[in-house]
Amino acid sequence: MNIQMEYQRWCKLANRDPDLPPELQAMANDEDLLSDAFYRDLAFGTGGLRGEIGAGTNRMNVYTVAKASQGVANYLIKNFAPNERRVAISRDSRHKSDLFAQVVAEVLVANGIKVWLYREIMPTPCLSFAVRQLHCAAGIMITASHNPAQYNGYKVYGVDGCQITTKAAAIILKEIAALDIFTDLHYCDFTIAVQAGKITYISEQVTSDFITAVLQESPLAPQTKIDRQLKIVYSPLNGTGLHPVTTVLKQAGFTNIFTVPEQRQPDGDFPTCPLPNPEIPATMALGIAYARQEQADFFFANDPDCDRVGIAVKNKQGDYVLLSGNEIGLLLLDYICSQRVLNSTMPLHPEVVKTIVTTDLAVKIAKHYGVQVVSLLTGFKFIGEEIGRLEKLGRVDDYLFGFEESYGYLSGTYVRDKDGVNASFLICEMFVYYKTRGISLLTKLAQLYKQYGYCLNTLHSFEFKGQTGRAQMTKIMARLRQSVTVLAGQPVVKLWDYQAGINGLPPADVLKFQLPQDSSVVVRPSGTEPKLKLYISIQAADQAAAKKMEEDIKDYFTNFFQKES
Ligand SMILES: O=P(O)(O)OC[C@H]1O[C@H](O)[C@H](O)[C@@H](O)[C@@H]1O
Repeated sequence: MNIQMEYQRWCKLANRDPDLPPELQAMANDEDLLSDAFYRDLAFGTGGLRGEIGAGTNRMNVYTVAKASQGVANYLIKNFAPNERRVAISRDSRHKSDLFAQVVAEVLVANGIKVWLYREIMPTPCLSFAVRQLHCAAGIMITASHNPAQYNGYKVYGVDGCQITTKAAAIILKEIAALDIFTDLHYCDFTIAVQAGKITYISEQVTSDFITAVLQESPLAPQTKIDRQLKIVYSPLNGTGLHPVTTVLKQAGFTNIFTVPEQRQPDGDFPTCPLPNPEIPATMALGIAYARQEQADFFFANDPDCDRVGIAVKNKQGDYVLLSGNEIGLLLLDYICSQRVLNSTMPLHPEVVKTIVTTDLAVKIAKHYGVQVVSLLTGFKFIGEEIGRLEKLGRVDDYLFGFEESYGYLSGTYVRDKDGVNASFLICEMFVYYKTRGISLLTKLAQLYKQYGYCLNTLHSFEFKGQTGRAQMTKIMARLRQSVTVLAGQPVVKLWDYQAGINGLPPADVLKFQLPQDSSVVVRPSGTEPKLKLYISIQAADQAAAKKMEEDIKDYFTNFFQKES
């Protein structure tokens, strides 16, 4: 693409959003900015399209959103009969989410596609639910999930309510790539389309059916004694979680939920935290301060589109400890399995699904309960796809639980993506279940480590922004493939290169360095952010030994990345 020519075309034609012309003007004398905004089209990554909001082909704006929607429309026209062409749309609280959702609807309707739109902002899992409930051919969610405030994104769901996976994404991407962003897109008038019944608002009934489905996920026997009056502090981090999460908890009988006031209402600036990601300690700080003030032992938060959950638990010294996504997943896995065994509700051939970068300690816990573990590539869409596979085999009830280290969990099959509402409910229930028995979640975790062996799992991210950053990441991955045989004094027992397609998985740019004693290191470029991700998993005699080895390995890679970039 000729960057200057494309830029000039945008200056002449991009006027559908009044914010665009001044943004284009501002980059006229900034070569780096201009090149980054125009050097490529936004790519479909782990979570669909994701990018900074702004003018340009490599940004999220009304044109890139409309172009993606025209591509989706063309795909639907080729693959579905006219009466099957229905699409559900939702969005989170981010800047321009409302506008982008409207543009998606305008383009789809102009292509003869019926649109179901949530009237209010709604979590990603609710979109997955609506696709299934309303028998749609696809779903579109406007969100950049947990990314910083300047980002937005576009997730595409298939007829099964699962995010489209590699094959469908490639077909849709081809449709999108074939389009000219100004001349090939069709639009209609939003208000007229609503009046004509071509855009219909999704009814309250769909949301209440979702709530009912979530509530059915409790693995507890009805007579189990638990104290639902225990105080819990909650934050939707200025996103979509408030209504569904508090409604579920209220209907489940929880009476003492305190919501962080500053983070209650939707706000695309996410003004109280650096970025709205419950993985980040600074993001959890305000909620923890309220937990301390309110004398609550437990705090949890969702990300803006409410598909993730992070938690903090008070320890014996009165400090609040943040648990990792792996730790929360292990606790939930053990909780669900133990309750299912206790209540004789364990399916005949139970299956747990995780990703290859999620802790292998799950395998040991699952084995204890006779549960099979399936490990897939990063992205909850692959877990959703696995549920679909089980469904086709008539085994959908064998799906017990799916989780990722990146704070995503799902215990049911009523949606096909990670569900922060479902996870919030189960985590709160698990917290009060143990607390009622005098056990804190930290004690429970320590018990699991004692029983199955200690395992330290950490994740480190290294930012590589823009065009240069992408090239640096490619170079680093190539160098890693060639040169690493010893890691911080540890011999690499085996190098798994997922680019070759291991264990029947689709090829992926992922390297796993197998170290002695079941320890391992995985390196991969993120599919959602301009980052290289380093996952370290150390099984050692004790915490101190694991920590030391983890630090050495982290230092090794930090130096390697610096040297090679
Ligand atoms: O590591 P990344 O490619 O950035 O993906 C990190 C996470 O991003 C999103 O939240 C996806 O829904 C997850 O399934 C994925 O694990």
